[in-house]
Amino acid sequence: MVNGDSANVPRYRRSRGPTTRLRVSPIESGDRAREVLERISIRGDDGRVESVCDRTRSVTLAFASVDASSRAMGRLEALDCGLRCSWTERAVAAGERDVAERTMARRRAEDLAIPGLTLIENFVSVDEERALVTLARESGEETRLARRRVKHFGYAFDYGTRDANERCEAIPSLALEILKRLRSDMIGYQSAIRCDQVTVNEYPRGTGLAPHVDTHSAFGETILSLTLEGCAVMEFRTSAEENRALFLPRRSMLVLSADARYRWQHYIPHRKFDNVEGETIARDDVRLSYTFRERRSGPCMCAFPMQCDSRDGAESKCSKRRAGKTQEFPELVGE
Ligand SMILES: O=C(O)CCC(=O)C(=O)O
Ligand SMILES: [Fe+2]
Repeated sequence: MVNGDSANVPRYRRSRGPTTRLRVSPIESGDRAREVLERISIRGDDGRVESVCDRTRSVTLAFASVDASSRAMGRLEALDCGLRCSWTERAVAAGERDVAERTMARRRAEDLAIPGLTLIENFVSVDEERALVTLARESGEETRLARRRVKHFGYAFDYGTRDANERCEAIPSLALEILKRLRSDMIGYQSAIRCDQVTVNEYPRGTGLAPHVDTHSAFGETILSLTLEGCAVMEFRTSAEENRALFLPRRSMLVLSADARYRWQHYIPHRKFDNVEGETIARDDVRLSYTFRERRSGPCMCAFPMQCDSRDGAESKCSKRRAGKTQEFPELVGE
């Protein structure tokens, strides 16, 4: 969903390619807008219209996905009721122009060509999203980092050593239930997904996450991240030159395994607007994520010894970590 600063009402213009927003015109009255909505509403969560914006002679409908807006457009055209519809995108305002220069985020994980990177859209329903957000707000012990708030379940994550050994409040059963729906055909490999540690991050608009690889020695081969309440762009890099970006819509599940988990750093740039396939998307007021991990019992046997703290030199890497001499999680410096 696209939100703007309330003081700065976003403007939209016709888009050349498909987007999540459909402008329908001519609409003479609010009644007519309601009628349109009823006629093109689609069953299923992603078909739901997320927001409606009335203009004098048109109405703009925001859908959860481009696929849903395309299906709605198809239905409206089939009705042949004299209404025209077109896709719209947020017009870039002065001050946001540099967004276009940023790494363009893709909507499909396959387009990043990073082995082991999977994005499953609409992994949870709107009702489950609401329940998980309430659970995260009402349970667990909160830690305030420089710019975001975190809660841990199962085991507390230690930002000094970057592993998790101390037991804490149990993982909410709803969260574990939801994980069970991950099937091997969704993620391309067979091993069962187990999880005994959950971190909930709450990012206010404009806040991101520093580049890091989740500690090899501390966590297992699959890291999962569920995006709730607001979208974000996650970037992946192996060096300053090799940098790719993926749009994470609400209710999507990101799966990091193989190279995506062990070799590529992931991070969320601190910013309010992202370039998503050429469209400027404003981040929502808050994004809440559940990160699911399994604590590792033996040494890490990954194929990336350069990135692995579980191999040669592990002791010196660990002592640097303990002393806080690390580029990872720099938002903690001084806390
Ligand atoms: O917020 C997210 O989706 C990712 C969080 C993350 O990477 C982490 O906690 O290690
Ligand atoms: Fe991470």
